[in-house]
Parts: sequence; C-alpha cells; structure tokens
Amino acid sequence: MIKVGVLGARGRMGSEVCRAVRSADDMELVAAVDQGDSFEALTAAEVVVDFTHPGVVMDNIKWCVERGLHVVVGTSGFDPSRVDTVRSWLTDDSAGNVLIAPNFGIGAVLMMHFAQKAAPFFESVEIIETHHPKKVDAPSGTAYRTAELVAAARAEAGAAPSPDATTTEVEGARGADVDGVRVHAVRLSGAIAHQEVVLGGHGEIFTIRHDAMDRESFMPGVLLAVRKVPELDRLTIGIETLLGL
Ligand SMILES: NC(=O)C1=CN([C@@H]2O[C@H](COP(=O)(O)OP(=O)(O)OC[C@H]3O[C@@H](n4cnc5c(N)ncnc54)[C@H](OP(=O)(O)O)[C@@H]3O)[C@@H](O)[C@H]2O)C=CC1
Ligand SMILES: O=C(O)C1=N[C@H](C(=O)O)C[C@H](O)C1
Repeated sequence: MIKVGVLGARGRMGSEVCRAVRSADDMELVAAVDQGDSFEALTAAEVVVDFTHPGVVMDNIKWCVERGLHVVVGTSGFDPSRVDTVRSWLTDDSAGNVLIAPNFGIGAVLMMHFAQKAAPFFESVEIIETHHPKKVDAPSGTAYRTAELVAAARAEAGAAPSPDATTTEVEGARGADVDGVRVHAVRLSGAIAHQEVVLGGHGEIFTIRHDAMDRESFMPGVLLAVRKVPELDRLTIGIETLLGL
C-alpha cells in the first residue's frame, strides 16, 4: 500500500484526489491537509499530492522534500526559474523526488504532444485556453507549458516566428507572449478546463482541442504519478514519459 498525503485536500482538485486515493486498491490516504491545518500528519505519507495555490506551492514542496517525502505537484505557476529552484533542492540523496505536471488529463497531455509535433509544419500558431472563473492564475499552466513545447519544437526545426503585422493595439488584445507564442485566456462561467491550439498554414487551419468536463478526468494521471514518483529520478516535468510518449 502506498501511503498518500494530500495538500489542498478541501479544494476542488484536492477533494477529488482524496476520493480517488480512497478508491484505489493499492493506496491509503494517511493525511488530508488544507489551509490552516498542521503539516505534521503528512510525515506519515510516502507520497504527497499538492493541489493548492501558486503562491504557496514552492514552500510546500520544500517542506516535503526536506523530509524525504516524494511529491506529485498539480498546482500551476511553474516558469523555468521555479523549476530550477525545485531542482536545486533535490541534489541531496535524502530528498524526495518531485513530479510537476501542468496537466494530468490523458487527453490534455496528448493535445500538448500533438501540438508540439504539428507546430513546425504551420506558419502560425496561437493558444486559446478557457477555464472556470474561480481560477486564480492566467494563463493556465497547461497553456504556458504548451507554448514552451511549441516554441522549442519550432526553434529546433528552424521555423520563422508566426507572422503578425500588428503595430497598434489595445494592451492585451493579442494575448500574452510566451516564448514568442501568443496565449489567450478566457474565464467563463460553465467552463471547467478547455484548450485549443490553432495552427494556420497555406489555405488551411488545423485546430487541436481538448475539453475537461469533469475533474475526475485528471485522476488516472494523478494516481499513475503517485505510483511512479518513488522510482523516478529526482525531478520530472509532466506525465508524458510515464505514458510512453
Ligand atoms: N495539473 C492538473 O492537472 C491540474 C491542476 N490544477 C491546479 O491545481 C491548483 C488548485 O486548483 P483548485 O483545486 O481548482 O483550487 P482550489 O482553490 O479549489 O483548492 C486549493 C485548496 O488549497 C488550499 N490551500 C491554500 N493554501 C494552502 C496551504 N498553504 N496549505 C494547504 N492548503 C492550502 C485552499 O484553501 P483556501 O480556499 O482556504 O485558500 C483550497 O482548499 C491550481 O493551481 C490549478 O491550476 C487544477 C486542475 C488540474
Ligand atoms: O485551475 C484549473 O482548473 C486547471 N489548472 C491547470 C492549468 O493551469 O493548466 C490544469 C487544468 O487546465 C485545470
């Protein structure tokens, strides 16, 4: 039995993770911790799952790895400098391993993978993410990661920047620039988590779209990460390699 602790246990994702862990035959939920609770109960865990807030997740990871706990992180807000900081905490062999995944949905991971593959073949690429209005960060971690992957694939292939003749604009009209890729964030009642990667070429537009209609969709990826993180090498970004991609 893998002993699992959950941080952010009363949140939208944390509560779903607690349910999924309780239902898994090979896991035991030993700690469910949220804002204001003592972290001490987490020391009974082998793996801690964090779905909290971008403002606190770094402290949470540090607390866990210093105690040799492995951490599966779903919380968003990871730019390259945060990733480097986490890596710097894992040089000691006594530290736990960390897996940070911008998205645990199998379809969302495939969307990112296909976008990366398609990106060098089209002149233009932009990303539109749509989320529920209670989401605290923009753009989403998934959109940010997709832009990084798309930009890296285009750079490796020697692709030119997406053409854009805009010289005057109302600020924000063209979205955020992430590594040269435009990312647009929509916040909409009724939405959960949705993303389109739109690629434009000569006389054609190719759209790769993913919709998460229920937070249950993230659970197979979270449970897979919990099972695998103890045997991974220090820091892993995304669950792509766990899926054989
Ligand atoms: N990787 C993925 O597949 C997915 C990632 N996410 C990400 O997960 C994160 C959480 O999302 P969501 O569940 O919707 O957010 P919620 O606000 O519903 O849940 C976050 C929970 O964490 C609690 N919390 C805040 N600070 C702490 C702390 N220091 N210690 C313990 N608990 C704390 C919050 O308490 P309080 O409300 O009192 O502040 C809240 O209960 C976001 O960054 C989101 O983008 C979401 C879905 C999928
Ligand atoms: O806040 C959410 O809901 C989600 N957050 C993650 C992100 O920022 O990409 C994953 C998913 O999009 C849902």
